[in-house]
Amino acid sequence: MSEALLDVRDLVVRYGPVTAVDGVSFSLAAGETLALNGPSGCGKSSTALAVLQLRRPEAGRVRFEGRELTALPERELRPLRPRMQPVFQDPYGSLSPRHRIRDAIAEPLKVQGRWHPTDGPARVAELLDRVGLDAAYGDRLPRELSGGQCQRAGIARALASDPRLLVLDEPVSSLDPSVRAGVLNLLADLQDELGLGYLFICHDRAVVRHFADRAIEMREGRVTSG
Ligand SMILES: Nc1ncnc2c1ncn2[C@@H]1O[C@H](COP(=O)(O)OP(=O)(O)OP(=O)(O)O)[C@@H](O)[C@H]1O
Repeated sequence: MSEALLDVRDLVVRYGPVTAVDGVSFSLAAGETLALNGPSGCGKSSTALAVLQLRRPEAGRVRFEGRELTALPERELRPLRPRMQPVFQDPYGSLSPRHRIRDAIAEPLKVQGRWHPTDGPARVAELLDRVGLDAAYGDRLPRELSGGQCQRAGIARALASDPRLLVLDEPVSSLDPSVRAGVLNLLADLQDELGLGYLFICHDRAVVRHFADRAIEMREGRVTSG
């Protein structure tokens, strides 16, 4: 069997006296969607932050593409970070309000030293097209986009890093029900095209059933089923 894209073992996240994640384990293959389901406060977002190493867990292992992330100092983690990208619930919150959409998408390319003035703008246009946004949206500021368009722009920015894993934390929960399906279909198409793994955090069981290959249920920091 080929190695999992992501393997999480016995993860523990504490905030002072509060144990938010209490020994969570799961694994995820490339091209697979694993949902983390459960009530508010059960530790889904804390698990996501620890997977992304945006918060270092108190205990446990996070193995990604064969590397043990929890053992790595920040300096060695930095080149791996682009390969695991978050998409958060609030589409406006993940884009700077003062930067035009094309600059927000170009930024990771520039930061990672992959920006070339000759083909960089075409790469941004291609990413906009890939998420179903007309190139003209590149000139706009986030507030000039609808919630669904803004979430698409956030996904384009995440894709600019050529990730293998997207950590989707309630990516459609703040969107109008009429645009949710469009964003979920886009994510499904991107997964088919690019073979991305999705850790999909969602409290809505109907959405989980429709969208995820597998689901695990959390309660009070622990996995209760799945
Ligand atoms: N920065 C923090 N400081 C202190 N406690 C926190 C912090 N973040 C989360 N918690 C606590 O950790 C527990 C798990 O929270 P977490 O946000 O991971 O759950 P969740 O399942 O994602 O909830 P929601 O669906 O409401 O986002 C909760 O008791 C929460 O109050």
